[in-house]
Amino acid sequence: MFIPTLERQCTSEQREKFLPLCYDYRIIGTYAQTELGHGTFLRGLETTAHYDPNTQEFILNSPTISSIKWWPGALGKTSTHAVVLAQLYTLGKCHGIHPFVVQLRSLDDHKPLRGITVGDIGPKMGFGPNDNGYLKLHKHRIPRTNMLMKYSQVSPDGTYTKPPRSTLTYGTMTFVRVLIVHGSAIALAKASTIAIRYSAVRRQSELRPGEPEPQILSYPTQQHKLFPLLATAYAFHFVQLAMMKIYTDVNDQINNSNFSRIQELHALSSGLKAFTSWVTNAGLEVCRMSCGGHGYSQASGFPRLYADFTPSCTYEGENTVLMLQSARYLVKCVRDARSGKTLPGTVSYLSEDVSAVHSGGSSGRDLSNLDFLISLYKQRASNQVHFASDKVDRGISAGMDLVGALNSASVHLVSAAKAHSHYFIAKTFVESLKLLKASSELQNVLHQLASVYVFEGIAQSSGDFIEDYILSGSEAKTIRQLAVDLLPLIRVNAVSLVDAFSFRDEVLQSVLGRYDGNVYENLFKWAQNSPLNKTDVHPSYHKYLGPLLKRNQSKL
Ligand SMILES: CC/C=C\C/C=C\C/C=C\C/C=C\CC/C=C/C(=O)SCCNC(=O)CCNC(=O)[C@H](O)C(C)(C)COP(=O)(O)OP(=O)(O)OC[C@H]1O[C@@H](n2cnc3c(N)ncnc32)[C@H](O)[C@@H]1OP(=O)(O)O
Ligand SMILES: Cc1cc2nc3c(=O)[nH]c(=O)nc-3n(C[C@H](O)[C@H](O)[C@H](O)COP(=O)(O)OP(=O)(O)OC[C@H]3O[C@@H](n4cnc5c(N)ncnc54)[C@H](O)[C@@H]3O)c2cc1C
Repeated sequence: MFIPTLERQCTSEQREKFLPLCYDYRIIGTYAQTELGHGTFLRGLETTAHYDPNTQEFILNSPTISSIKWWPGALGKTSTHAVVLAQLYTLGKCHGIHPFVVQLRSLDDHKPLRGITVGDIGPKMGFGPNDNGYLKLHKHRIPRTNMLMKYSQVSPDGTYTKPPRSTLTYGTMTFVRVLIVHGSAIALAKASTIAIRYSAVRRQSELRPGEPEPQILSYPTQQHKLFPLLATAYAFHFVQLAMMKIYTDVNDQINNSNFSRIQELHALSSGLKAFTSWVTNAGLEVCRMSCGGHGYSQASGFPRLYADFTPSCTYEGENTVLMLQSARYLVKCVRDARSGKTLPGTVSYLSEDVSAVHSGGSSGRDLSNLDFLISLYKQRASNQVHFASDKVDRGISAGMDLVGALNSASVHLVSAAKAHSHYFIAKTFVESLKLLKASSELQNVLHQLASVYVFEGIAQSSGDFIEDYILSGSEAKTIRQLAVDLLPLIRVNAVSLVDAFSFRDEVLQSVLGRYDGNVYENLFKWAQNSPLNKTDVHPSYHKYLGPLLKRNQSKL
């Protein structure tokens, strides 16, 4: 995050000064924004940067205990520098959060500089090797030219020039949220690979006396756990490609001072980061539990995969907060549509009248047709967004201000943002496959995956579709059955579909997910390396167990 921030927020002179140092690993940096007291509410950050025109320096301080920077990755022991987000003060006026490059440690002996107190925040649920750290600043001075001034400037006499958009400072977070969509796709692909390969190796239970124990991948319940998640990993792969394309296009526009799509990008990246990381987070646990006891072993790779992935739901914007950001924009779009404005691509459906198109219950609708089902996802999203938006409007009519009305409707706003994200993902998956140049056999297999993703997505949220009369109860039941009917067909190619992710064993880090399937021998070999097996009789015996047993045996 240090380098992307410099790349996006530096003037050309600052780029020339800082970026070569980063690329050559002459300095190591982190992104120090979050504080003990604030992670979400950026405008509440307390770290200060006061400009001293006499020396043309900024004086950085952590004025309170809650202002201590807390959590930034590699801040504790590794980083020599940080981008520090602080409240800028110049000529007695506060201008809000701005980014500053701060050297933390000497490049000679790596000792913290004067006015800098840094350290590790202590053990965490995962990311053990990462020294997430704290930073306390005390009257620490940096040159004026260390404020990243691409968008806003402080002149030598302290005059402040404001940015074209205050939220341009938030640009790095948007970029990393887009990366996290990719991270979700990768994590779910890894978990699917481990669980499906192991499920093809593991045999368990005697269905009928005398019959061989079947592969657990043959059980419909095991397939129902794993194949929708496999399909989701493929869906997220195509979605992260689409998301990155949109990000790149909008970022190019921003670099040409065209800020027209910055809000749409913020809303989409926020919703997709939250949606994909929540789904992946839950999916990792389903994959682990589908592997029985061995899934709980560190040897499976699941404990580390989960512990390292789960903070994706928190960092880079806590998921609920990001869904609310997405919903806030959707409400704005409903208003714009009602006032006749044209809406941008990813939200243009909100100006369509989708309500009359599909009323639930009409017979003869082709419930296996993906294009038709995507139109139902669209209707569900549109209904939820309009419902939540109407709740906000009713709140305002009842005398609330906008903030109060948004807060009062926030549970429904989150549901609406989820439905919007889900529609975007399902639509992108189906449309991406249409554009894919692939053999008919491969198209058929991928169509099975897209179908089970779309069917299961409706089955798991059938209440949304039934409550709004988008589907009748019997139609929802039919779609649920269509998903189950696909499972044995996907079974045929399931192992090939995870092999296609091409994770090397060294990357997958899983005895259960080994490419050669040689699980039991390697589990036993792995166990030999357990520290507890260094000696046959563990030293603790002589201290605790031995005396206890001997004392009690003497009573017999
Ligand atoms: C190849 C890759 C493969 C695998 C990679 C794997 C993983 C991914 C890679 C990296 C992950 C690893 C490490 C990450 C380490 C973690 C780092 C961090 O966590 S950094 C800190 C992150 N912190 C946050 O995200 C803070 C969240 N809070 C906020 O963003 C703001 O406080 C919030 C938006 C919530 C509120 O903003 P605020 O200004 O207070 O209020 P308001 O809601 O009124 O917004 C005002 C106005 O601004 C608009 N806006 C807000 N944010 C943005 C934005 N980012 N871009 C554009 N616009 C924004 C908002 O919509 C509103 O506009 P309107 O007034 O409505 O028009
Ligand atoms: C592993 C890890 C790595 C990190 N790396 C970095 C880093 O490199 N740099 C950095 O700066 N930070 C980093 N962070 C910090 C991270 O960005 C914050 O933890 C994150 O932004 C969430 O903020 P918070 O912790 O203050 O949670 P809070 O905002 O306090 O969230 C707590 C709860 O309050 C709710 N809540 C908060 N605001 C609202 C609202 N407006 N409406 C409704 N509900 C709300 C949330 O939904 C959540 O349920 C990291 C965190 C972790 C866990």
